[in-house]
Amino acid sequence: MKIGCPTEVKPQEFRVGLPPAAAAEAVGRGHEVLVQTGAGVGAGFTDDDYQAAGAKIAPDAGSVFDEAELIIKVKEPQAAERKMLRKGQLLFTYLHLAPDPDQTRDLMESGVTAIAYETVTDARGGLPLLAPMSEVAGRLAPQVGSWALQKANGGRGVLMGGVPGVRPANVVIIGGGVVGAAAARVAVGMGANVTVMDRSVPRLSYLDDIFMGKLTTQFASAAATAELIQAADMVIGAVLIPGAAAPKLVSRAQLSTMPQGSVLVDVAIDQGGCFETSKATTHQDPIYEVDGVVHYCVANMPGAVARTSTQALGNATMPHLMALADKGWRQAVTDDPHLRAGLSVHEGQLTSPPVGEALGIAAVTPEALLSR
Ligand SMILES: NC(=O)C1=CN([C@@H]2O[C@H](COP(=O)(O)OP(=O)(O)OC[C@H]3O[C@@H](n4cnc5c(N)ncnc54)[C@H](O)[C@@H]3O)[C@@H](O)[C@H]2O)C=CC1
Ligand SMILES: CC(=O)C(=O)O
Ligand SMILES: [Mg+2]
Repeated sequence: MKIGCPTEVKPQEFRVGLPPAAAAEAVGRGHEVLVQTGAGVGAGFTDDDYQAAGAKIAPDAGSVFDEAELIIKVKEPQAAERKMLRKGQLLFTYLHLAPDPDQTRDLMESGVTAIAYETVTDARGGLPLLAPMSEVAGRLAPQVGSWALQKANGGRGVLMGGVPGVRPANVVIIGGGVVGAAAARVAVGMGANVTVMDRSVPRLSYLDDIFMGKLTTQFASAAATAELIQAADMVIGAVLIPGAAAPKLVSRAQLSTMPQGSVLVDVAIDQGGCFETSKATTHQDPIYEVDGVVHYCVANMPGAVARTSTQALGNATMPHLMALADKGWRQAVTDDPHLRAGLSVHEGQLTSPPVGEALGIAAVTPEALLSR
């Protein structure tokens, strides 16, 4: 199969969908790999690295989209990229369709078959193609939040770990999954006073075990959230209902109950955000303020550490990419129910019921599509 990897075009997105190691693996299995010139530069990979892996270099995105049967990317296709997709082509990337009606409509109209990384599952109930980037974003969240807490950035001027005689920052993490646990690990390491909230008691129990008293766990009722944010210096939003729009857990009215200069880091922004006042920002202009509360809502946080993230994402996507390229999408998703869970759009048909529900568009399950 002809696999194409274009340069990412989302602002300040330096990752690349296909690291040279994965390109070499695909070439070794008899596939043709076409990489846009410079696609890997932001992650520290040169055209020569790709050529050494057996890939061909394409002069521009147009030639990659024209020639490739399978497009591998990182971020959801931007408007200009969506115009280059076509019927019969396979797109394998993050999509985050639930909060994005324009992208959903364009993908359906293009006729492309699209598989979303973020809803591919594994046998242990995890999301293996989201997890590596959640690890990265979770570790970054206290780091960027502590930067936002500094006075010059609009924050209340609180140091995460405090100093002897002065209390540390109160950090509340809503959602104790992969992002939440990674954020907790770094926030605890920075010396903050950390509380993790979740609606899953087994998950809270797991976190309680592994952190051995270094943080507090709290069931995420609305009442507990309302109470804890009043004393929080930083709240990290890390909830997920797979495929669906994020639930809104802090309202605009509640901001006035929070300390002036406190910080909200909404990692769940790629699914629409879990704070009412969240709107997506970019690495170029990452923060804004509402009612005295600083918001950080970058939807592609891992792009900031593009080399680490590209390698971690490439490790996770590689087996699925090989299955898609070796067998074609239909056989690959027929054989593997976990990859099938990522199938989101096929030739004008939405195949993700949670996205359909979020956007009010009729959807069928991937199983129903395959049985036709
Ligand atoms: N902004 C960015 O750059 C990135 C964003 N993300 C996003 O971060 C979010 C979290 O991802 P993961 O940690 O991998 O998901 P996960 O599935 O590992 O964890 C989500 C947790 O949220 C909990 N939860 C669900 N509803 C809740 C509620 N109402 N209150 C409290 N807890 C609730 C679940 O029980 C689960 O433990 C996702 O939206 C993901 O797409 C991930 C990577 C990068
Ligand atoms: C998961 C995601 O949205 C990202 O890595 O950018
Ligand atoms: Mg994102």
